[in-house]
Amino acid sequence: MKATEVVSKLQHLFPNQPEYIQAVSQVLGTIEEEYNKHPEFDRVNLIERLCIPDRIIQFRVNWIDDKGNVQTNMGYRIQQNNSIGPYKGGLRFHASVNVSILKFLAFEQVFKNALTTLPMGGAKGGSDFSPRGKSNAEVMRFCQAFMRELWNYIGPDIDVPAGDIGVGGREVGYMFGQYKTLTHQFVGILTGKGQEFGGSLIRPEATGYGNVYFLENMLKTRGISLSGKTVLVSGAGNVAQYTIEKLLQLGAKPLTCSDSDGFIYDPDGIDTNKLAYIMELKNIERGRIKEYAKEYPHAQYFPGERPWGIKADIATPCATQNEIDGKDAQKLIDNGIIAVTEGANMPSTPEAVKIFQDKKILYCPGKASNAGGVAVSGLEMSQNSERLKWTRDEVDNYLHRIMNDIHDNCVKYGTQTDGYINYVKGANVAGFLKVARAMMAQGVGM
Ligand SMILES: NC(=O)C1=CN([C@@H]2O[C@H](COP(=O)(O)OP(=O)(O)OC[C@H]3O[C@@H](n4cnc5c(N)ncnc54)[C@H](O)[C@@H]3O)[C@@H](O)[C@H]2O)C=CC1
Ligand SMILES: O=C(O)CCC(=O)C(=O)O
Repeated sequence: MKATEVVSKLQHLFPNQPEYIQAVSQVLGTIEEEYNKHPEFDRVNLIERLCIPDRIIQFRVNWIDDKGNVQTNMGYRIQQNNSIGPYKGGLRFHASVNVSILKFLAFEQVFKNALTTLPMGGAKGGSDFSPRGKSNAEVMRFCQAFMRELWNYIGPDIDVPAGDIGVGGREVGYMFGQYKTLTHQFVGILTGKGQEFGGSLIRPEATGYGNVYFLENMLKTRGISLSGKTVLVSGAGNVAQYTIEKLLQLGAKPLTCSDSDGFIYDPDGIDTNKLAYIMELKNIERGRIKEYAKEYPHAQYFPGERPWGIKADIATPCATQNEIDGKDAQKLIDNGIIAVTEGANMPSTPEAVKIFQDKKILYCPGKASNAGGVAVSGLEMSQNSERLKWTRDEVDNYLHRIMNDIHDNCVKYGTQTDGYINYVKGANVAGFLKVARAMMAQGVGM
């Protein structure tokens, strides 16, 4: 297999899908050497079967707004690969959603889910509907309309969606209710459900907590403690909030967070009370992060900017894809950053990744460091299957163990001869080998 040839074929087949091509290029570039040690893979064209989704389900979603107008949005589910378990991955509701973005996310999800050690295949879905600025009733009607189209393609042993940007507990609840109405079945069809109806403890916290557990492991490889370290966080949603919470529990000092309008910098640090304010602002009032600077006048608000120019020890992007470009990466390096761990999916551009790796800082891609969310989704599926609910400590300990195992796997497959741990290579090769072996064992579908 020649990675560049496969990528140019995919580019030709799927023009105008830059995020998908970006994700595929990064993975193929790092697994090429390992892949070519196994001629049996090429004999069954494993690489194209891995890169091209099993299927893409695309549908129109009509819903009625508060004024009685019929609105139209697009809905999608990309079922990428189910070699190691039922399709699994989040739903994103955001105006920017398109096939390219969902294909990159579904592709990444396959490797991430393999890394968790749990039996989950990879998928992603969503809509160009954005809950921002919509009433609760509009969000409910949209979620119901979305599920009316999707229900036939999912099932607890087929495909189990969850949240992502714009899809939290509220949206999952409305979709779950609609699935139940349509099918008369109470089954674990979604994860991230409410605690009262089959949700797992720690699922809301899992991506953020896992991100910080992974960071701790990376720092340990250089004998560095997280305590007292200053941290740049972007985003102010689910992943950012629980990343900040765990950073605080472990003695670090988060300085920033952001939304798509700008970022706040609090030189005194975002403490527990300030985090409670952000959670109320974002999860209940659904307000903008600029309000933080009015509430805490020591903090500064930077409209239209990202936090990467602020001096700190560590950065953790937790908002969206390609939010750290080459210039941002250079600013972080110039300011002496020691580690970057990704809470978001593919937040660093290829130029940024190269800069981090050339400077040999600790850098980990999202498919490893943010895998805690889907890992606890997997644990939610287990609890639903056995109709039991585990304690907070049980789930958190399991999550911690999974993040440690992912770190160990990255070290195993990513350590270079000079001792530098290439976490990108480590995560991609470890995830790939598991999926490839399962695909080989199951033969070629005819
Ligand atoms: N929720 C989960 O369990 C997981 C989420 N992720 C990834 O983490 C990232 C954040 O997801 P969540 O926190 O769940 O979503 P969320 O909807 O709770 O929060 C997203 C945050 O990012 C900000 N944001 C969105 N688009 C932006 C843009 N273009 N520029 C700047 N800021 C923007 C939003 O304002 C918001 O603060 C995404 O990349 C998602 O794919 C990854 C693994 C699991
Ligand atoms: O919990 C899940 O199933 C998916 C979480 C997710 O969307 C992700 O890992 O990017």
